[in-house]
Amino acid sequence: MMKNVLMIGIGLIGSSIALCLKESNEDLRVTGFSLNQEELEGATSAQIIDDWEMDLQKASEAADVIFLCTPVSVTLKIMEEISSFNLKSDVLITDVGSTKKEIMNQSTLLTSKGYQFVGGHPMAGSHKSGFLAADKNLFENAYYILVPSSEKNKQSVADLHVLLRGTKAKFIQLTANEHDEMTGILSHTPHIIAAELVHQADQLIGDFPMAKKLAAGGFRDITRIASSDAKMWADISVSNQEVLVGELDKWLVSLGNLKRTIEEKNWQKLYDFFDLAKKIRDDIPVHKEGSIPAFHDLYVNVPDYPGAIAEVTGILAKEQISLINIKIMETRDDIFGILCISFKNEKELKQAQTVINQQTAYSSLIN
Ligand SMILES: NC(=O)C1=CN([C@@H]2O[C@H](COP(=O)(O)OP(=O)(O)OC[C@H]3O[C@@H](n4cnc5c(N)ncnc54)[C@H](O)[C@@H]3O)[C@@H](O)[C@H]2O)C=CC1
Ligand SMILES: O=C(O)C(=O)Cc1ccc(O)cc1
Repeated sequence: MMKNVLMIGIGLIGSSIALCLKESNEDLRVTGFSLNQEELEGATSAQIIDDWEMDLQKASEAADVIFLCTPVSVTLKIMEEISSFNLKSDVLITDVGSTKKEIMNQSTLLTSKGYQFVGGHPMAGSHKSGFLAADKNLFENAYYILVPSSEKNKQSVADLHVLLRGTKAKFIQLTANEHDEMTGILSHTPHIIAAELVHQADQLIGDFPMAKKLAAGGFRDITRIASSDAKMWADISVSNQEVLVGELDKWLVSLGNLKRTIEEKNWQKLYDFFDLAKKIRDDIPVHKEGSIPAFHDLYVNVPDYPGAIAEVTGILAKEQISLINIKIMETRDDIFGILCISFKNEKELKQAQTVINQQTAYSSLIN
């Protein structure tokens, strides 16, 4: 029987989930809802959604499954709004928000009316937003956290696993508290630090305009996520306030200690600090399958960019290895350069390195 899925918010995550749903479920119709008609029309032409609706009540009451894929503060408001509608009695409602405590508290508005709610958070994404960045492979091998609202909604959790199997994600269950504590430290704090680092660099660029050119690979790596959507991150910071305030307090203390160690020029202590960080980091599987969103990057040394890009992409296309991104690492002007090519999994990364080794004279490195 045809299932009506309502996708509230059709940005990066809503659109990517819509593509995954359509990939693995027949007899499913995805309707998009947002406040932006141009976006809804665009996503329909791109065949991400089947149709769209700007009347939230009408769309919600026709839905068998509702995905809330808006910024967290909007999701909280919409949960309240739809709780007053006459939804189908067996409707399953879920969300994708990056925080879970506030969302699960709000979900009592829905569960008290007898509706099923399961909190969700696909732990993959990017600094991009909007349906143009939609990618049906976005969640492959990533963890997809589900937070049941009660013991009673085991069946809904099982239904979501089936519905979302096209994501190829790994489903795990956590409580809202566990979720917010862990993502606060591993995802939210890094975004705050990245943004702060960019602010500090901006002051430096004011004093030394040359600094922009000198921003090296390390700066670029650690600040990529500072290009993320500001509304989304302001919402997350407010929503996970308690954990983040505690985390920033710890930072203030540890940065104070670090500052003193540098003031003292305590080489050994600094060595131990960097050495321990390296050991811990090398042991975290951020580049291995099943980690927090990983980009599988191959660095190819090339003598000139334009020719090499065409040659490398030509070889990969011929071998049917799909790349998800290619970027030029700025090194010394036109003398010698590095292409950073990203693949969606380790297998394709290794295949790519093998064919590039066999069919070109370029050396490459997996990092
Ligand atoms: N971007 C990422 O990497 C990840 C994001 N998330 C979570 O997913 C949710 C969505 O994020 P993205 O897809 O990245 O955002 P996005 O900015 O790409 O899309 C947001 C969508 O919500 C719609 N929207 C905004 N305000 C609205 C309103 N008042 N009423 C109706 N629709 C409204 C927009 O039109 C757009 O369709 C957020 O809660 C975020 O925390 C979760 C995992 C990863
Ligand atoms: O771009 C990145 O590396 C991210 O950190 C993506 C991301 C953003 C928000 C989430 O809740 C989960 C993943």
